[in-house]
Amino acid sequence: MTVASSAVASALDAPKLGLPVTIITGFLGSGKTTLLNHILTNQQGVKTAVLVNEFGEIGIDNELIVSTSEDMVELSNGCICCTINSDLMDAVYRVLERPEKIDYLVVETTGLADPLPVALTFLGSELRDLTRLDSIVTVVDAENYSLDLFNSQAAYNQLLYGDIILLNKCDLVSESRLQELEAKIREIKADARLLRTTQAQVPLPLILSVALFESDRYFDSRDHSDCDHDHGHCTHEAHDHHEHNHHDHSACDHDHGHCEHDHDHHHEHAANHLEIDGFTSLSFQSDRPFAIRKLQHFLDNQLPTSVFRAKGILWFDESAKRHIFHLSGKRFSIDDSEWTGPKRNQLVLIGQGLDHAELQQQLEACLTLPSTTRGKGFGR
Ligand SMILES: Nc1nc2c(ncn2[C@@H]2O[C@H](COP(=O)(O)OP(=O)(O)OP(=O)(O)O)[C@@H](O)[C@H]2O)c(=O)[nH]1
Repeated sequence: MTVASSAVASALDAPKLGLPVTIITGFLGSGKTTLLNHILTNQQGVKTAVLVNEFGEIGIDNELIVSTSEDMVELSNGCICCTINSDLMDAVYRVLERPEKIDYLVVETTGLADPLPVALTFLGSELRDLTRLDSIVTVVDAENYSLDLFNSQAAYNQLLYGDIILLNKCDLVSESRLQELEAKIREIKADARLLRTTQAQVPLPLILSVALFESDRYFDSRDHSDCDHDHGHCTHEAHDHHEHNHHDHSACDHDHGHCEHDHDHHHEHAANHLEIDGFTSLSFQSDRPFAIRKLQHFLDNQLPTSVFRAKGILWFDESAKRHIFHLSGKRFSIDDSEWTGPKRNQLVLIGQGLDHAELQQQLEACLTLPSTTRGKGFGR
């Protein structure tokens, strides 16, 4: 049996205990969307719905995810772990209420989300009877992994709560580095299923319909008969085991018990959470093209190292192609594709302590007026 068909079989054979849900988490740029595309491309025969949450005002991921069609719902701007109770729940209900039967749900969080509140949204509401949290899959960037660098509670929790941890981008690092990382990851999460991947290529039966999430480890479901989104009872066993909470993440500390669709609270909460980790995102859009040389100069000489992640759909005056831009850590790539809609630039920069006004100005200075005479294209 092929990998894809055995995944189909296991999904179809699974006991009917509600819609199976896999949460994909992992730090900025680690390969979550790459994994999602791998799943969507190979899980033939299983009707998979996808919820994607992005940090940044413009959603670039909906442009980057394969065959999204009507099965993808993009959750609005913000951090999923903060806005979750209403937005995520509503999105899941919309999936459940669809006339055609959905077999599987995959939720991709932002690189800055703490996965536990996301998981608890499935367990701590009426969704617990309608869905079955199968596992939390955490994607780790083997080249950029460094908890010190990230200084981020979310990054730590992504490992702590990962049932399956994919050590991705193995092509970019040495065997000794991989062994060192595996040892570090094991210190945080000894019992996770730890798999090495390149381009997030993993046999799907190893990550889907695996029933690895142990809800009673984090959450006492017995007390919840009358609780409306009250996550205040979660046991936090894992937190107790690891005294790593050096940041005061208490604002986000999974006590969503008082949210009750209180939007003011959500905003306060989101601001707190993101301030703690110090990350902000800058969204840049323009109906004018970039001049290649100017953008190259910006990337080589002006882009601060505090910009940890960037992604965008780029329009260069010199090229008729649509260019997909990714930056994670120090590495960037620009790939060609074809325009299907109107040409424009869309770019999101994410980092810690960014000077938004300066970056905005620098990017604007890279723009040019569209010329009618085109060159031969980018990189040629
Ligand atoms: N060399 C290499 N590049 C990879 C690998 N996996 C993903 N990438 C690249 O890394 C970049 C980021 O990948 P994404 O899948 O967009 O990462 P992400 O986790 O979804 O990013 P955010 O949603 O922004 O946090 C892209 O340019 C990918 O092509 C890998 O195994 N090796």
